[in-house]
Amino acid sequence: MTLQNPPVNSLSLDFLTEFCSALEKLEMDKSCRGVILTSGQPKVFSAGLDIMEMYGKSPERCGEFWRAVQEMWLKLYSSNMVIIAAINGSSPAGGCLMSMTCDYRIMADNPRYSIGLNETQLGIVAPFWFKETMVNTVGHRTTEIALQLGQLYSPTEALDIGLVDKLVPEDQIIATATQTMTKWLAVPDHARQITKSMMRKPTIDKLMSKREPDIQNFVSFITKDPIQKSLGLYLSMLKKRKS
Ligand SMILES: CC/C=C\C/C=C\C/C=C\C/C=C/C(=O)SCCNC(=O)CCNC(=O)[C@H](O)C(C)(C)COP(=O)(O)OP(=O)(O)OC[C@H]1O[C@@H](n2cnc3c(N)ncnc32)[C@H](O)[C@@H]1OP(=O)(O)O
Repeated sequence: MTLQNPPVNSLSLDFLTEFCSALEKLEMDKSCRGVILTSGQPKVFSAGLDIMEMYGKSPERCGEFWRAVQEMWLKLYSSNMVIIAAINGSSPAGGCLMSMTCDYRIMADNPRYSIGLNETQLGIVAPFWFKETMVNTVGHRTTEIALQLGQLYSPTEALDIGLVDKLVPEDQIIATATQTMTKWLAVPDHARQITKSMMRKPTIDKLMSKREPDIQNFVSFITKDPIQKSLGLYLSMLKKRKS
């Protein structure tokens, strides 16, 4: 699957809805056992959640957006398929979350790229299921530091902490992902799928049992004046940096 939402693959409501529907089709296709997730945009895997979906929007619209973010995470994290992230660009916040739901992460070894959950840098807080996905990936202590600082890691740093599994030159990323997929698909599906589910079920069940309160929590947090102000400042910083 190639992410195509120019310019930076930000995760808008429409894009998330289209992504989930495409993933569901593959999940139901018995001939499809694995997916390589990559970006069709230069330099960026995904810029994370579309900030415009959280800025100046009605509570109803924010709720609809958050349900779509939950759906994307649930579909990816609980997929029966082998999902390999070929991270061919920067992958902050929601982009990092998306990468962490995959079974294996291969990143281009370009020092200009970065990956991490940088929410606190925007004045917002990574929700519990973002946090738990990271704990399940790199451990508790590393997550505590990463989340409080809103740390973005270079590919080498990300490899050191286990946030990605392998670095390769960018022009070798799909070939390496394909070789890796062959190895993962050599394991009998049922045994691998049950093992994956055993590892991830507690985190998935936790969000499933708290979906509505999590949406309410998000809407009440994101629509608060000081949070809107922080997002507005971050957006103008992004635009200014460009000029
Ligand atoms: C108690 C807790 C309760 C509840 C929880 C509450 C809240 C938690 C909620 C949500 C969690 C949030 C998760 C997120 O994912 S937030 C998004 C974070 N993303 C970022 O910080 C990335 C920002 N972008 C960048 O750093 C760069 O754009 C990037 C490195 C990705 C690419 O750089 P490049 O130089 O190639 O492009 P730019 O010129 O910067 O960008 C082009 C264009 O795109 C706009 N842009 C960039 N990122 C976003 C985005 N995430 N959303 C919307 N728009 C974005 C950028 O402004 C430029 O626009 P323009 O100037 O108009 O061309």
